[in-house]
Amino acid sequence: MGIVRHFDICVIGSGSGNSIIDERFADRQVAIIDAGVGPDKLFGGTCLNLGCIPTKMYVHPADLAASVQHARDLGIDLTLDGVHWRAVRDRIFGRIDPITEAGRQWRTTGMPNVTLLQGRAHFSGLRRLTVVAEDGSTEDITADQVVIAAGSRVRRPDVPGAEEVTLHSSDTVMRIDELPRRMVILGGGFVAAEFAHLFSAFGVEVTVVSRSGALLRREDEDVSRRFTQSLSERCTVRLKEHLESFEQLEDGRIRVNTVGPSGPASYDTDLVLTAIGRTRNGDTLATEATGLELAADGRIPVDKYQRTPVQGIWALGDVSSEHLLKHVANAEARTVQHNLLSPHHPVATDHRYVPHAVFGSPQVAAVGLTEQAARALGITYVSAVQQYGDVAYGWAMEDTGHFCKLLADPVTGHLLGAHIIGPEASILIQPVLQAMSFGLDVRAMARGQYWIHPALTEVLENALLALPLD
Ligand SMILES: Cc1cc2nc3c(=O)[nH]c(=O)nc-3n(C[C@H](O)[C@H](O)[C@H](O)COP(=O)(O)OP(=O)(O)OC[C@H]3O[C@@H](n4cnc5c(N)ncnc54)[C@H](O)[C@@H]3O)c2cc1C
Ligand SMILES: NC(=O)c1ccc[n+]([C@@H]2O[C@H](COP(=O)([O-])OP(=O)(O)OC[C@H]3O[C@@H](n4cnc5c(N)ncnc54)[C@H](O)[C@@H]3O)[C@@H](O)[C@H]2O)c1
Repeated sequence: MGIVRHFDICVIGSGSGNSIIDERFADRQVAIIDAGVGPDKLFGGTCLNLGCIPTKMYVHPADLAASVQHARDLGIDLTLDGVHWRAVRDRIFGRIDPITEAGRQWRTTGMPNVTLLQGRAHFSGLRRLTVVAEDGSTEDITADQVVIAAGSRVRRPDVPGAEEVTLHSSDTVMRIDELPRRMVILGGGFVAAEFAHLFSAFGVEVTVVSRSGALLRREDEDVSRRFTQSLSERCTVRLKEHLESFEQLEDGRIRVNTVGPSGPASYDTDLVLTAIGRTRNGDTLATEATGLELAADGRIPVDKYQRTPVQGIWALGDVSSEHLLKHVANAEARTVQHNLLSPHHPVATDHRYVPHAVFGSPQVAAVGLTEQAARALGITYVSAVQQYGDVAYGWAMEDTGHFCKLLADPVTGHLLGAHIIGPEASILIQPVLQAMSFGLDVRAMARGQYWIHPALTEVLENALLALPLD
């Protein structure tokens, strides 16, 4: 066995974990271990390379392409003369790939106290890790503090034929060379919603196959219903269908076999995109070797300070969080950073009001309780729904069917939840976050400030005013 190097801190993962180590750690010896993400084992984690950033860089041109129909409704004739997929793709990765490489270079040579170990780590003892490099060589290291920021991975369908056909996921589909004519998207969550928007906007005939009865089914029931209806106007949407198998056809296409409410169905398609969720990577780390047991749902258990039950081991992001969201992983990374630097004055992560946005068409954004959850929990609430189409900017947009729904506590006047479906939902939700985070009363929020007229934020203003509070 070779020499076992010892470090003060070891971070597993170069996504959100990578942001922890800055010049304030100059007096510590730090190892960053990274296996890389996607087929090219890219440095820098999911959000930068395979997740938030490239998807939203696709969504913006998709929004432009999809605006043709809406423009026509307003008396403007636009035509979509072509989608230059490779140009769109190369613009996106032409920006991202150099950032990825610069990040890797910085970690390789940028700080003398930081050692980048490229390989896959697993625990082989108490705060001891074995790193297996691509070429199969191994190195063991130990560390006083270990930060697990190992993220999550795409879940693969486990049905007959899955190994015999090429299945795309969010890891691969953004780098394809040509747009397919037809595409089947399996799943009805965030990834399915966003890719259904962008590929259908680019002219692909998209069929979304979901096993649940509505898309985005964890959203407020009114939002989920509206979103399902909207996407059904642009794509073929098949609900309550269970995946049975895949078959490779002789002409190169793939047959997707399902069983739905009206019996078996099959779809012959050029490309299959699986979007059936993600699995946390804790199960790949042999955590039992360091005395750390995974929670029943596969999460690495952490307390509010991001500490695992094993002293000196921390975890953050997808691997340990309830939320698979970058802004949550970032907040948790800041907590770990602070607590490593100031162990005697630890801070906790604030998970009270975690928002999310789905960048589909229409956009969806939400925070707090859904109406069905409030009902199930027996929480007393009042609610209000404000249509975009009933405020001035909604008239300008000739909007139909998009809305903001608020739930509030009738006693305290505090917001319990907000659910927005429509243009710029991801931006419109932000004042709600501010109000909830700082305990602002709905009435004070509605009337204690100016609301710019006739901006789209009047949707939120009017929803606040419509809440039946004394
Ligand atoms: C298509 C898509 C779109 C998304 N869009 C959004 C969005 O718009 N907004 C949002 O908030 N969130 C979005 N997300 C979620 C977001 O990307 C993740 O929540 C976030 O990237 C998680 O960060 P992380 O640091 O926990 O994990 P990652 O960024 O995945 O980092 C984990 C790191 O650990 C490394 N690793 C794993 N196992 C090992 C090992 N054994 N040894 C060494 N290294 C290892 C990996 O190589 C990787 O670098 C999206 C996700 C996807 C897939
Ligand atoms: N805008 C964003 O913030 C954003 C965008 C994309 C992804 N993400 C994050 O990434 C995570 C993963 O996204 P996702 O869409 O893959 O997962 P998801 O959990 O949002 O949706 C998974 C979907 O797959 C279905 N499904 C699960 N198992 C299945 C099976 N065996 N057969 C058929 N269908 C099955 C589920 O019913 C659900 O509709 C999300 O939880 C989200 O937190 C965030």
